[in-house]
Amino acid sequence: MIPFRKMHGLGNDFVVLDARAGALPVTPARAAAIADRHFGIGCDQFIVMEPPPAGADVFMRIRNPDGSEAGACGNATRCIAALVADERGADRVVVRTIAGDLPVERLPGGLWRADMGPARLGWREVPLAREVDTLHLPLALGPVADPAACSMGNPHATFFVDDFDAIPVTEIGPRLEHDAIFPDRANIGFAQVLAPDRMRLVIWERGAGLTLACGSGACAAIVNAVRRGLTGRRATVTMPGGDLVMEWRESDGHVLMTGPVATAFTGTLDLGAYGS
Ligand SMILES: N[C@@H](CCC[C@H](N)C(=O)O)C(=O)O
Repeated sequence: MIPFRKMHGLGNDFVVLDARAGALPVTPARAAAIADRHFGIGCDQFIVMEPPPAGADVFMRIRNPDGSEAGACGNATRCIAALVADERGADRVVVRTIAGDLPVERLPGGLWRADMGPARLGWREVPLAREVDTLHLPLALGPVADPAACSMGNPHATFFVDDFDAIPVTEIGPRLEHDAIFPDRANIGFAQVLAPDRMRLVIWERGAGLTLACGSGACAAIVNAVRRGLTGRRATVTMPGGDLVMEWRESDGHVLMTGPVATAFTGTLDLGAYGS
């Protein structure tokens, strides 16, 4: 039996395994089976903590419920950073993912601020299937059109809409995620700007579907909103699970994300019960 921890950031929930002391036989199929909400524990992402490479405090591997691996997960970054920082009595740790190093610091009030790194704006970086302006993708479906795209270590497209509540997210989200313009698929955000420092956002996540919050999606939304001249560089992003305070820093183009972390419960699981 292997101990696990169920954590979440604004309801974006994770099963977390600790493989720092020794490798665990976690296959994409097992991760998917454990993430299943009916036949497994259930989660939006399956996270494995691996031994810290030089220059970082932990390596975080991220899998979606469909078994695919992701380069970024903003909400899990805060959760894993908080776990490691609490273990060490530290206020600042560096989380490494396959996409890079993410420094995270403890703030008062149970909040954590993650430096999610630079937004990548080139069409090859997103990636897109062909050379197009990432600020205006030639993509439309139903009531939405003309998204902006960027990468936060994972691919995002943000549609800006006037009537947030009229968007049939679960109907158009999967079709947009799989559009041919996204060779690696994409996380699809629908944002309504309410003020220069405030927006609502809902995300259809690649490999996971509709989630209550998506940290990297909030990063992409502020970046794309600023590029479109819709908000200032600091804004509160309200998602169904709650708020993240976002900043796209002018000095270096890094995106800073501030929000809470939570542990829902801990338990043990039998990996062998979830296939091979
Ligand atoms: N929930 C995450 C993003 C998780 C990965 C995403 N579904 C992908 O495949 O890129 C977040 O908080 O950023």
